[in-house]
Amino acid sequence: MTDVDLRTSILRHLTYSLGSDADHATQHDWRIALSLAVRDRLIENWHAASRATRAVGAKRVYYLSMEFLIGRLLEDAIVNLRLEDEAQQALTGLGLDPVAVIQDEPDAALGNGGLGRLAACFMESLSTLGVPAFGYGIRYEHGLFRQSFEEGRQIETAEDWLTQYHAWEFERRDVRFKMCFGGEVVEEGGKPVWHGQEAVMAQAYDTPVIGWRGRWANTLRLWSAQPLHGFDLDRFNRGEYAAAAEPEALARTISRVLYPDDTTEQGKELRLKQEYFFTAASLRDILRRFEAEGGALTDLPKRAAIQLNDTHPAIAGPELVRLLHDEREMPLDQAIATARGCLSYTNHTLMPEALERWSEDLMTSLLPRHMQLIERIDAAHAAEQPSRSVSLTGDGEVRMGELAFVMAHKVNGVSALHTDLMKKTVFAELHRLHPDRIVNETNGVTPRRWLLSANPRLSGLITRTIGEGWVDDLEQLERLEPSLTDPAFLDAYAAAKRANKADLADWLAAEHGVQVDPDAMFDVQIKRIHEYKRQHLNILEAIALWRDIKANPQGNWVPRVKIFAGKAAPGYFFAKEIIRLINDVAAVINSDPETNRYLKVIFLPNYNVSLAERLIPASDLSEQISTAGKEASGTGNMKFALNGAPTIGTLDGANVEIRDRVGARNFFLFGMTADEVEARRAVPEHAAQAIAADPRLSGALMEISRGTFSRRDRHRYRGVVANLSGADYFLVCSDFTAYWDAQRRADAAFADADAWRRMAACNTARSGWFSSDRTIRGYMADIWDVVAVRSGLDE
Ligand SMILES: CCc1ccc([C@H](C)CC(=O)N[C@@H]2O[C@H](CO)[C@@H](O)[C@H](O)[C@H]2O)cc1
Repeated sequence: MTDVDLRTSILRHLTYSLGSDADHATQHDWRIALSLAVRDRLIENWHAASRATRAVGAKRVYYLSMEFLIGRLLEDAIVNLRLEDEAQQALTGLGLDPVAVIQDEPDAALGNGGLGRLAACFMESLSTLGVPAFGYGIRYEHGLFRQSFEEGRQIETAEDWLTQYHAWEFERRDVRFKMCFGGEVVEEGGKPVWHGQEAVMAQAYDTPVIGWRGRWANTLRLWSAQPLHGFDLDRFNRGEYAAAAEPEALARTISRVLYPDDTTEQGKELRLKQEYFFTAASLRDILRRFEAEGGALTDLPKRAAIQLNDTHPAIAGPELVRLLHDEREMPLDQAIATARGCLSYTNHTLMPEALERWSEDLMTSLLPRHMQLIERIDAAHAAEQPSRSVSLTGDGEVRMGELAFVMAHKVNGVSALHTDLMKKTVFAELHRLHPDRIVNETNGVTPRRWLLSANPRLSGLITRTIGEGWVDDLEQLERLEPSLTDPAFLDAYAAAKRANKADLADWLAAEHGVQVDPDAMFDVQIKRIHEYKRQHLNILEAIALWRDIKANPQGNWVPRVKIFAGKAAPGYFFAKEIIRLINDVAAVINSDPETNRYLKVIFLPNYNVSLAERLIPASDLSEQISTAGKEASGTGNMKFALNGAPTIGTLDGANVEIRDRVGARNFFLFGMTADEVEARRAVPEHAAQAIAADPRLSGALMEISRGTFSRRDRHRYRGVVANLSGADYFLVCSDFTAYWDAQRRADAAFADADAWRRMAACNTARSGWFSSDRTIRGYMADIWDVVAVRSGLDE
């Protein structure tokens, strides 16, 4: 550890690292100086961790993911290094506003949603548990687009986090690999040899991932695409300025931007190039490290557990076989077995349109040797399974889910229901052939970021009540159980929530000019916009509630603020219509003097990790209302429960396990189960039937149709209304009445402050199992067969 106090360290970096002086320093300068000062305090443990790993020859986890939705890093490091008080004093002592300094940092938005954020939570838990691990991904120049609204419509603009100095990464000039694409495979000396036609350099950038108490730190290694050859001076001198810069521009395209789709694969060549680029560079790096540390190649599975975060890195199967068989002469069947011994695959969605299928033509033109190896792997699998009816290819496509499954020794789902559905649907045949391969690892979230850091008021109360052990042993929260009948504790619990809500109300007024009553129920739905997540069911209920309040303004209505946030994939037209509808409804309802003291609707722009950290601690009701069978797990649902926001939700994904643990009385359940959904979908006119049976639903739809929210433009939402009253694939109408009734139950519960605070506190006390530490311990035991290592610096 450095020997000077944080204040001195900050001033030193301001002067000597930034060349700035205290009198003229900008907030940005101070934030960077603080970041460097904090960074100094984790480097040694970072190095000690990799030294300790090498010393004991420990098996490492390699987490391959196209996305890491990290958010901000400075506050996470300060909290994990327990420097909050020292940082607070240093900054206030220097006349700075600590909150403003922290918020100066842009989010690292290198992900779309659940999958990317899970990867970030997992990396933090791996470090907290002291498990040697590398995260591998892409250093996108532009993360997930910035969202703004124009007349209620989503507008996307490029995100540019790297236009400013990034204090948390180190360029590793010595870690670069040449990656090839295209070309052909020729027989040389009786062996197939791939000659790539196009090549780029993969350059590594390392970010330390610190764990709780700073005892251990792992590495997130992100690859940046760079040209093989630098600037073309000859061309420049010939005045061909653009052409001179072209090779660089072309190479950098591969790591230029994150694809903003989170459920529909676009089949774009550049996307496959991105997937191969980072996967192949990561496998080269893994083999380089293994061979540097020595050992027989067939022992690689004893030293490397390679996790594929969905099918996006599934090309790892054929690529590892190529590296072992083509480049290291391992017999093909042995290479396949050795690769399978290392690889395991997590499935995060059952949505057919999200399951990647690359055209064989594209695969053959971009990765000709891999297409050959995929056929060899398919043939080898066929040989093992005479009765099989599964093929890795078909209709001219390569099925990446099947490829990942066949090349993995373990495959997991992300909630009990999802894993069960995987066995019954998308992987039914493969499950029959390999009955022990699928396991469940229900998702989790890191309590450091999502409770300790995001909700200091509640964390302080918990620590004062049961001590601090909960931070890295979250199931200790159940020790709060006795306090659930202690009025003093419940008062303090409710006071913490009320203060968080007051802060949010102030921020909403200051940043968005919206006035809300902090005593109203804050009813929050924040996640990507998608039909299966049913944000349109939520806004339909809001319209019906508004109509009821207008019909009976003297009724004893429970004041409610409905808060929405979330991005739609730019090409997802229907999702964008939902966003526009919610904004249009908000405009009318919020300016309605008869009702706006009882109901407000707010759609906050540019949802990201930092906004989630601001909203979740100030939420009362957690909206988890997806069509049952569609949400693989959800992780926001866990964050809300931990922060004392009971769930209104369906029996979908991890909602099922949340309800089991917090108790049915502390969960507002509604709607069809996954089986009932299948049955209902088969009923002709199921939507029309539901509409006819519920006047509130038909009334709400009629309100939209007659243009109430679109300045009398009756056509604006004709598509939305037609879909809902027609196909309604996600059964919004059929679940509406049950949803309405559940919302009224929530109103009744919220009106009874004592009952509500006990329900909220129950959710916190009984959600400890949803820590990503518990999830990682599951992967360690069921899939990776790895153990934690002590760095010796952590005593
Ligand atoms: C090819 C385009 C694409 C990109 C991302 C994805 C992800 C798998 C979508 C995703 O984020 N899935 C979410 O993963 C979370 C973590 O396991 C789950 O909690 C969510 O239920 C699931 O929707 C699918 C398709």
